[in-house]
Amino acid sequence: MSMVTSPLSVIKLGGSLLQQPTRLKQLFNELAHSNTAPVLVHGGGASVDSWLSAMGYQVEKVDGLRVSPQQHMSMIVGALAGYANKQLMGYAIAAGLQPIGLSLYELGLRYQPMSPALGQVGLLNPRDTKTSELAVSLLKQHQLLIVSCIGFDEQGQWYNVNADHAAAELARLLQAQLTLVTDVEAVFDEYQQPIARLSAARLKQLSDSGVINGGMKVKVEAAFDAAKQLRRSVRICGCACLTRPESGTVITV
Ligand SMILES: Nc1ncnc2c1ncn2[C@@H]1O[C@H](COP(=O)(O)OP(=O)(O)O)[C@@H](O)[C@H]1O
Ligand SMILES: CC(=O)N[C@@H](CCC(=O)OP(=O)(O)O)C(=O)O
Repeated sequence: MSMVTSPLSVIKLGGSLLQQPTRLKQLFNELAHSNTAPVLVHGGGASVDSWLSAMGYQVEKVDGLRVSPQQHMSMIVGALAGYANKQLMGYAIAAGLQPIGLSLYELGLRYQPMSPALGQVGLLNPRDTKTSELAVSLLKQHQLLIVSCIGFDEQGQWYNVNADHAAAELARLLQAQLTLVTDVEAVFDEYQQPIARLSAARLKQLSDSGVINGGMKVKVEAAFDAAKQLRRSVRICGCACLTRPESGTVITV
């Protein structure tokens, strides 16, 4: 089945959603009936945690980013590009869709090490300014792309890319609308109340005081960068925002 999308949209699915079969079924059923073909970029951090722990490896994060030594990469790649990607394809197929499962490489993105201390964590190559012809052609055909956050460089080295960074970078290259779907309904303030609209000044205040932390800090910063570069708002929300587009937190610059 092919679908029509307008305007182009990148939706990032957080790893916690992968452990919620009912929500995933609902999400792909809605997609199948919606005549839209967003690019889905997914994480899978929770699966990586459990795979690494099962192998007896220590899970270590710095500012929300996983320290990814080469000896952990088989687990990381297996959990993200294998298990999580194929699990999502399964839900899409069951909903009557014909997804194409990809890594960031096929879309034309190239990565380099972010810092020696983080091992194989990937940073987008700054010279990377356009998507591949394959991506353009698949998007023109309105194919449903399900993209894991594993990237490569031109030497064939693999990288663990934070999925919020990957989605933001892809949205920027495609000039697409960006939605970051996660396991909370919105970004919360110091009173645990959802924030409808988040400014850069308020983000700094809430980050400095630790109210926004860990994975959410990475997400909000990626959303701000994307909003700045795309000159359009970015939404952080729970699953509900796929049917209630006004829910969640809007990031504008
Ligand atoms: N201010 C905040 N508002 C909402 N969630 C927050 C906040 N600060 C930290 N978090 C945490 O961030 C988590 C979402 O980030 P993360 O686990 O990385 O999500 P994902 O897997 O969707 O990328 C929430 O489940 C919550 O525990
Ligand atoms: C470098 C880095 O931190 N990579 C992430 C990639 C997966 C991810 O981002 O998953 P979520 O969307 O579920 O958080 C990780 O290994 O957890």
